[in-house]
Amino acid sequence: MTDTASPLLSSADYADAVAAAVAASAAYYTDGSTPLGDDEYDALLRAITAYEEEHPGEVLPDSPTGKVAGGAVQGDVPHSVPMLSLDNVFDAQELTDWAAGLERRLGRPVAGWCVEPKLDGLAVAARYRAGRLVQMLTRGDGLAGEDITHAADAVLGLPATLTEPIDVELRGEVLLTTAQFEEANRIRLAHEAPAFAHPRSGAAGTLRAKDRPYRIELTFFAYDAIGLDLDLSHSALLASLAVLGANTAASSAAAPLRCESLDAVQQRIDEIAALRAALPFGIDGVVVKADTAADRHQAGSGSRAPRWAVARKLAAEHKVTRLLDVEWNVGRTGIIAPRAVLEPVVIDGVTVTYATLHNPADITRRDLMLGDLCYVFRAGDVIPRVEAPLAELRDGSQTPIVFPSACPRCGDEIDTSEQRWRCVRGRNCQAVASVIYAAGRDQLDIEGLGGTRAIQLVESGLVTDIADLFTLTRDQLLALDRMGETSTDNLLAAIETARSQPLNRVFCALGVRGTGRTMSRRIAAHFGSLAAIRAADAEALAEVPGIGTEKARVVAAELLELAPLLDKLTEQQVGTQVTEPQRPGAAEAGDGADTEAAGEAGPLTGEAVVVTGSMTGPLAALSRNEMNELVERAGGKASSSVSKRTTLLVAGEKAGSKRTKAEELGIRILTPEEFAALLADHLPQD
Ligand SMILES: NC(=O)c1ccc[n+]([C@@H]2O[C@H](COP(=O)([O-])OP(=O)(O)OC[C@H]3O[C@@H](n4cnc5c(N)ncnc54)[C@H](O)[C@@H]3O)[C@@H](O)[C@H]2O)c1
Ligand SMILES: [Zn+2]
Repeated sequence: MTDTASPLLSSADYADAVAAAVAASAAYYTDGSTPLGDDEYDALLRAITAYEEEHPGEVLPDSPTGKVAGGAVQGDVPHSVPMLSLDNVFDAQELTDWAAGLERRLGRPVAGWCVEPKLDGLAVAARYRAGRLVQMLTRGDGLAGEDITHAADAVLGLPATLTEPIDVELRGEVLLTTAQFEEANRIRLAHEAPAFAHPRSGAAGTLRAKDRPYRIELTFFAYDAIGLDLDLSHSALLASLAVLGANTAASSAAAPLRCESLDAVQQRIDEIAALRAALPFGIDGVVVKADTAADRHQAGSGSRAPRWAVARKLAAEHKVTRLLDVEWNVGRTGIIAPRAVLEPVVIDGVTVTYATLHNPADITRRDLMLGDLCYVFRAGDVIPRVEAPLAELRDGSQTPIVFPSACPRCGDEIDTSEQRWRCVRGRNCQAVASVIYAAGRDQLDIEGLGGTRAIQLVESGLVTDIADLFTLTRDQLLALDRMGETSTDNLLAAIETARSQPLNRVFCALGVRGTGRTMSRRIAAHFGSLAAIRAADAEALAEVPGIGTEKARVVAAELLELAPLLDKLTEQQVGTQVTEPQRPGAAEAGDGADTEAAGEAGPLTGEAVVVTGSMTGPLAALSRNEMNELVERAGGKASSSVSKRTTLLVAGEKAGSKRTKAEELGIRILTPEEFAALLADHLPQD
């Protein structure tokens, strides 16, 4: 989904666009279930307007242009004075042009402006008789609204009684502040009602709802009145609304401000935009109004909007996108946190691909499913978060989010007693997992340091990271359960051998994301020592052949965190040996990612091969890395995950989901024996 709708080229495209806009508006103003973000809706409307300007004879009667609420909603209580919308401008130049147009119409400069936040809620009219609130209405189609008086007592800032016993109609915006939105969703979920996907749709639904078994509070901000002195400037009117007891935006940091010049207006817009992320309520723009009564009266209003005011829109903070996947990451303290993988969406100029999901209970309560369209919120520098799904828009392709049954990092149990799930190993989770990885055959190759022993070493407190392995003493090891003299001596000898493993293996043992064996070898060859690697920044790393700037940045960030460990390893004289030469035909593998190196010519030329399950027959002794090397030697490309690009799956015993997926995709599947026969000439000779 983009912010710029492409131009409409035919009357059929135009009719489709009108239908889409009307449907979106109807959804937007009733329950908020529109599939379009505001930017997308605005872009669609701009395309419709442009088409209508080019083809004035073709304008459809139900076109949303020129109508309040796009003509999508009605009401049955007539308004005293029409409740209009606002025209929009999207940048400083458009604002300047708009102001110039207004001054041309007036035939004189505007005598001062009032600049105030554009509150992202719903317009209401609140009628008072002798100072008492008697009726509340929605904007409807601008000429008549719906009676929503039943909702008035839950609206903070909208007094039941004014400070003066006058007849007046207050107009303003009703919204859910950020705190009210969170509280509302807490209450909704406790009542097993679906969470609100967006504060505005939550406010719209709440204003309309009757007979709910719970109460959700909203907030009113007054910005207009019918029945007060007609000669008041707008800024003076706002002040008298506050005196009457109504809440106004003057109560916030983005308080309305009178500005004498358009430069001052632009400056205030920038200030309010900068305050936006910190405001306790959502705004979708800044409203600029001619301040004096004389200017406003003379400018007058069109059928949809006044001519004396304009909304300078700000980029939407909420966007609709699709939830593609949920990743489970284990933090330093063992907290297992879900992270949403999204169809990339641009929010306020930043492409968002990931968003936080809090915890599993929250996912369940929000009833999120993979494939759902959902609102994603990003404001300022905060981490984007997924709000509730647009469950009305499900098409049957959605699937449940599967929660992990074991710690995704160390494989041990998960403590699910708290809202935030945690690996039972807590802080030790990371240590255990990294020691097991480092001791692996392709890294430091420390025989006798498998799962149980790694756990024992970490839990005894002797080892907190891999450098600690090199300071273990015989006495320390002998004091551990089930550690006899022989196994102690063997382990110490294996560790001693590991100390002189070449630099590339030591680097690989660090488990830096995105650096498997090949990349570790390249990094080691490029820098030559652990100290040089430690000193490398993203720029220096980017010079490593084939790394790319993005990976260089990620590696640099992780190395910064690992600096103390690198120092400890250097102190222990680990990794001082030169890099081992690349084995002939060996290619990068074991990163869990597609391999980079292109294969050589052979029986697998052009094949993208995935190996799964346990190997049998002539391949029984090969590790997964050796299998991958074999694939590359035979000219193929080895990969760890089945995708549409996969052409061949080698499925050994206990092949699970990869086999199912390959079958679904119609990919050729061979047994290890069949595969071995195909590659007879390339099998390792020993
Ligand atoms: N996503 C969708 O499918 C969809 C559909 C329809 C409309 N929309 C969004 O709604 C917008 C149009 O809606 P609209 O007609 O309500 O216009 P609007 O929200 O752009 O502007 C008019 C409204 O601004 C509000 N407002 C807030 N603060 C104000 C202030 N200080 N002074 C005066 N008014 C203030 C009032 O409610 C007023 O009616 C579009 O720009 C679009 O972004 C989205
Ligand atoms: Zn764990």
